[in-house]
Amino acid sequence: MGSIDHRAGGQWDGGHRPVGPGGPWLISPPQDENGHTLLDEDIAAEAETFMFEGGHELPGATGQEPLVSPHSPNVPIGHDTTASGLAWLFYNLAGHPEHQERCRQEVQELLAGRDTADIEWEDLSQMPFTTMCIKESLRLHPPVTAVSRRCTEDIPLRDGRVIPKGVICLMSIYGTHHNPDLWPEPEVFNPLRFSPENSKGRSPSSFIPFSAGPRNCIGQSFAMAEMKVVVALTLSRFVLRRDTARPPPRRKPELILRAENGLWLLLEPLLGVA
Ligand code: HEM
Repeated sequence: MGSIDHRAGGQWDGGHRPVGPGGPWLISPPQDENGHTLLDEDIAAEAETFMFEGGHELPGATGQEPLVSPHSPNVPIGHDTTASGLAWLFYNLAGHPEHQERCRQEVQELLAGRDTADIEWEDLSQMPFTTMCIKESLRLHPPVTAVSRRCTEDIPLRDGRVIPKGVICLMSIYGTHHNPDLWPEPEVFNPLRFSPENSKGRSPSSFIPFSAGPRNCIGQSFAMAEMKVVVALTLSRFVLRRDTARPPPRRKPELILRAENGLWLLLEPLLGVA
């Protein structure tokens, strides 16, 4: 990355030349290893992708990027994905009170004896069962159901067939996560699939909620941290229950996995918690 010396009060002109009163400016724009810099519009597009909407056609500098952004148009990838992940996680925990209670106990033990209920950064690695529940929920209800790639060269498969250059391939994350050869009884919510013993020998490609390879999700650590904090603080204050008066939700796989009429849950305040 380049550096910006703000003492000089300089700015970019949207390209490569630092401009402003009294130049030349003590600015070197960020560069990659080939000396390519980001234009202001590139930076603005990245910020927009995070905050507002995805779906921009990517520049294709190396030819290996997805043909389109992995998230659909009008999907705020920084939060819609995490919102979907959290909603389905709450739904799954509401349907499995025993797992919900084990997560709650984990959090309560973590927070016991503290003055505040804040979750600290170090706490995030001390929630193994909650993490297993989050992963199992991302398996069962992956927020992003598929990703696409355009082949930039012929891709030979093991069985001798070839995917020709130029073909766009759609990889189903949902299908992978529900493949009974990889996940026995795939429709069952079982966080213990992700225990260290049960994870041994499993191909990393069988669990790909954040995709894989060079263009996988750059926000995945942040998303996992965010989900752990939200679930920990919610379970330490509320009991989650499914609303049996409503029909079970029907999955609505747009590019983000939603539920047809929303996911309705009942929240009961935990006794003795302010
Ligand atoms: C549970 C939450 C999330 C899930 C399931 C998720 C999933 C994904 C998936 C499947 C991809 C596609 C990668 C590919 O095509 O191989 C992706 C890309 C991306 N994600 Fe996420 N994501 C989540 C949260 C976030 C957050 C919180 C951010 C930002 C703060 C973020 C930023 C991005 C960006 C910028 C890309 C494009 C990366 C690239 O094309 O190089 N994501 N995400």
